[in-house]
Amino acid sequence: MTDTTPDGISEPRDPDDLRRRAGVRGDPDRDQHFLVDDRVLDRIPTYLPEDADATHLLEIGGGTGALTDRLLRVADEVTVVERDPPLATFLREEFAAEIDAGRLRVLEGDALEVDLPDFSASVSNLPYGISSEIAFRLLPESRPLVLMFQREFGERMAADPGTDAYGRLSVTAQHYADVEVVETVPPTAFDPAPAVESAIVRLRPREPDYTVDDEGFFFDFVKALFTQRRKTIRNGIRNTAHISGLSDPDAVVDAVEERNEDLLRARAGSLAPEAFAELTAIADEHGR
Ligand SMILES: C[S@@+](CC[C@H](N)C(=O)[O-])C[C@H]1O[C@@H](n2cnc3c(N)ncnc32)[C@H](O)[C@@H]1O
Repeated sequence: MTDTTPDGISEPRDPDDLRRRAGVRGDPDRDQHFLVDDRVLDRIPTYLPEDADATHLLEIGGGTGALTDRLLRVADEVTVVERDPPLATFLREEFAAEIDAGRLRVLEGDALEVDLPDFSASVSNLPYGISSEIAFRLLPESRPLVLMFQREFGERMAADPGTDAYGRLSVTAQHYADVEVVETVPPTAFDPAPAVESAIVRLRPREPDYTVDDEGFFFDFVKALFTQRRKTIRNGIRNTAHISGLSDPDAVVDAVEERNEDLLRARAGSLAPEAFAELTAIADEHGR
């Protein structure tokens, strides 16, 4: 099924040929936007960090296998998850040789529910309907990730404090990893074309440079404070106890006032993640 150059190196499978052989058009209602731009497909695996372990790559949403083919060229082993039964069947047929060689496994099912293998990194053009859930399923695994998202979502993940895009998503994603948008991709790179631009995002796992004792509370508190992003932290703490779960928000305000009064005058949109961690520690001690 692959073309071979004169020096014997096989060319990557052509995305249009793959779609023709699969006999599918792509259904946007099922999050099916296939990448058809060879240059983008060729670049995606190169965004893995140089020191990334590519022995076992995980791909979420295999589609007709255009990216799967590229991943097999850089990995020892690939596991691809695909929910659509006809597409999973096509992948098994198209890549029968790679499956027989033990280099590819096709997991048919919902990526939010299947048991994921112990992967060394993930490279995926994600189904946008599950971007957030799948990102936060993968991030705690502490593996390098190269993921295609809707552009706005990717930019929010990577945003710095003080910018319009900075919010709860930035703080929670950057809790796990350094996040950067490495390429924006126009709708024309896909067929069918999505309504919006896309972005390829690289996430390098690392420990945060602060500690939180209770991650669940940290995330709830950050979520609560960003519902009032234009209010001062003083008002944010007081107004959002129903979201953060604080039983005594006034005691938290008093304790923050004693330790670091500037924090009370700040607004959520300008606070760095470590400032949220400091607030969380005080809230944990005085207001729960
Ligand atoms: C944006 S397409 C990408 C396809 C292919 N990797 C490419 O780049 O052309 C996303 C793929 O994810 C599949 N998909 C949608 N929801 C899914 C889910 N919950 N779990 C696993 N796969 C899913 C779709 O059927 C589709 O093939």
